Amino acid sequence: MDRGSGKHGLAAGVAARPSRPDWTIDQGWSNYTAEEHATWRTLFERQTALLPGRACEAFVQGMRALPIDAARIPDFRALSEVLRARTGWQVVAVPGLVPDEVFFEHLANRRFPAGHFIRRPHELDYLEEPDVFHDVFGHVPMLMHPAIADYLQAYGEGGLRAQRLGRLPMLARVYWTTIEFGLVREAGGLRLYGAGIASSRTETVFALDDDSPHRVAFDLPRVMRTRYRIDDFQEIYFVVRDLAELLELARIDFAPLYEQVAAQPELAPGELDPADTLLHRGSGRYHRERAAR
Ligand SMILES: C[C@H](O)[C@H](O)C1=Nc2c(nc(N)[nH]c2=O)NC1
Ligand SMILES: [Fe+3]
Repeated sequence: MDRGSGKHGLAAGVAARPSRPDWTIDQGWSNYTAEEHATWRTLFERQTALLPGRACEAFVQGMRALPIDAARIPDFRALSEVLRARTGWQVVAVPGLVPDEVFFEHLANRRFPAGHFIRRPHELDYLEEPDVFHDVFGHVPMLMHPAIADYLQAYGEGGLRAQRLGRLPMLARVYWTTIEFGLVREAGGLRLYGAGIASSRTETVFALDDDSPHRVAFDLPRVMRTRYRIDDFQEIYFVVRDLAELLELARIDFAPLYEQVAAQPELAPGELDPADTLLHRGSGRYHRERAAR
C-alpha cells in the first residue's frame, strides 16, 4: 500500500555500516539491471502523469533542468554536475538510512545522501526505506532552488546543534512538515514541494485533492509541538506562503524556541490548535475510517 509517509530515519533501522566513515558508497550505476531501470520507468511515468497542476513551479523547473527522465535510473555524477553549477549541491550514494549525525553532516556540506537501491517490482507502492526514486525524483529537483538549497544546509547545521541540545525530535518535525510533506501557496492554488508527497502516487492526490486532511498555514513553534504519522498519510499538511518563507526559517536561532516549545503541551498528528490559520478544515473521513477498521 503506497503510504508516501514511509519510514524516514527516526523509526526505521539504519542500514548496515559500509566501509567509509561518512557511510557513502559508489552508486555503481553500471550494475543496475534492466528490471531495476524498468521499475524506475514505471514509477517515473505514473508520477509525472500526476504532477501537472499539483507540483510547485520550482519542482517542475528543477526536474526539467536535471538529467532525470523515464529511460533509466539517473547517474548521480551527472546530477551533481548540474546541481553544483546551480546551487553547489551534489548527490552522494548511501546504502539506505544513515545515522542522524551522518545525515546532518552531509546536508551541512551540501551533499544530499540518496539511497542507491530501487524498490522491488512487487512493492511499487510500499516503501520501507527511502530508495533512489524517493530521494532523486522526490528531493533532488527542489535542490535546484536557492531557497531550498540554503534551507536544507541550515537544517544540517541545525541538526548537529539540536542533537547536542537533545531537541532533535522538534527539529525533525520541521523537516517532516516541510522538506518531506510541505505544501506551498501559488497563484493557481496549493502545490506540493515535499518529497514524500512528490514521490508517492496516492499521497500526491490525497494531500491536494482529498477533503479529509486539514491544511494549515505553517507556523514554526506550532509545528515543533506537533507529533506526526510515519505509517500513513498525514492528517495535517502545513502550507508556506512561498519558498522564501523557508529561507527565513534558515536564519532563525532555534535554541530559545526549543525551550519555549518544551514548556507547552504537544499536539497530536490531527489535532487543530485554536491559533491555527486554517486554509482547509478537513473532514477527517480517511483517518476516521482507517481507525474504525
Ligand atoms: C531527523 C533526520 O532527518 C532523519 O532521522 C534521517 N533521515 C534520513 C536519514 N538517512 C537517509 N538516507 N535519508 C533520510 O531521509 N537519516 C536520518
Ligand atoms: Fe526523504
